[in-house]
Amino acid sequence: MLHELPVTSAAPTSGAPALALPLMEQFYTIQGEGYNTGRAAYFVRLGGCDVGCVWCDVKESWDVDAHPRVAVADIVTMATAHAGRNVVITGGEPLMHNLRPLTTALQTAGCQTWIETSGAYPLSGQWDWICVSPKKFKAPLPEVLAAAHELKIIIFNKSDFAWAEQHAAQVSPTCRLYLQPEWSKAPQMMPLIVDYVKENPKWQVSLQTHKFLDIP
Ligand SMILES: C[S@@+](CC[C@H](N)C(=O)[O-])C[C@H]1O[C@@H](n2cnc3c(N)ncnc32)[C@H](O)[C@@H]1O
Ligand SMILES: Nc1nc2[nH]cc(C(=O)O)c2c(=O)[nH]1
Ligand code: SF4
Ligand SMILES: [Mg+2]
Repeated sequence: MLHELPVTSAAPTSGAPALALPLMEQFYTIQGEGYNTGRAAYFVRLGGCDVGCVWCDVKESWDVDAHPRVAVADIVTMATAHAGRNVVITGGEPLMHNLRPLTTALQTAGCQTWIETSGAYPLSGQWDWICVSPKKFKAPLPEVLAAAHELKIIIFNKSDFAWAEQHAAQVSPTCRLYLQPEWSKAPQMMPLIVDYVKENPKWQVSLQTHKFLDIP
């Protein structure tokens, strides 16, 4: 779903502000998950992830070298070519890249910047909404958990409820709390999630609604 874009060979130095980013795909759709579910949003999916979730639904994103580096200016041009002004930066693990230039340019262009992150890498960039979905495979950084507007825990088995509570204790008091079934385990886990949220109403259910709608 990568549109025709100029590709640049400028590789960012690790940790330095990235003026070109490995872009797997970008698409205008409806945010399917969490607090902003149902809102139009332009998704920018960056390549590169070493977290290694066994159930990751976008493993094609992991190899950073498999995706062309695209200039920030070109990403912003594509992102602003639609009626909506919400832009989700996801991946892969987007915080493996320094996202300050991208988020500054998006906000200057009038966009809201939203991120989907595991929290495993330091926060870079300026964000209007931060969704942290921590993973057992690579622990989230405390400072990213503290900055989260939304904590989204994937429920793969029963032990994940206790693990969810451990992370809820590390976010701010205003952070929204979501339990989302791992897609392949949803039939088994959904009844447990429903019971858990009824007993622990600080949590809400999040579903991957785009998969039911069959949209990107
Ligand atoms: C593909 S990840 C990319 C962003 C970042 N690496 C992360 O994990 O938050 C986007 C979202 O999809 C969730 N996700 C990935 N695979 C999933 C699955 N099989 N079932 C449910 N949620 C999944 C992640 O937990 C995350 O909230
Ligand atoms: N519609 C839609 N909503 C999403 N919310 C988070 C997603 C992601 O992969 O980061 C995602 C996605 O891939 N599609
Ligand atoms: S951190 Fe995100 S992109 Fe990376 S493997 Fe896990 S779910 Fe997939
Ligand atoms: Mg997805």
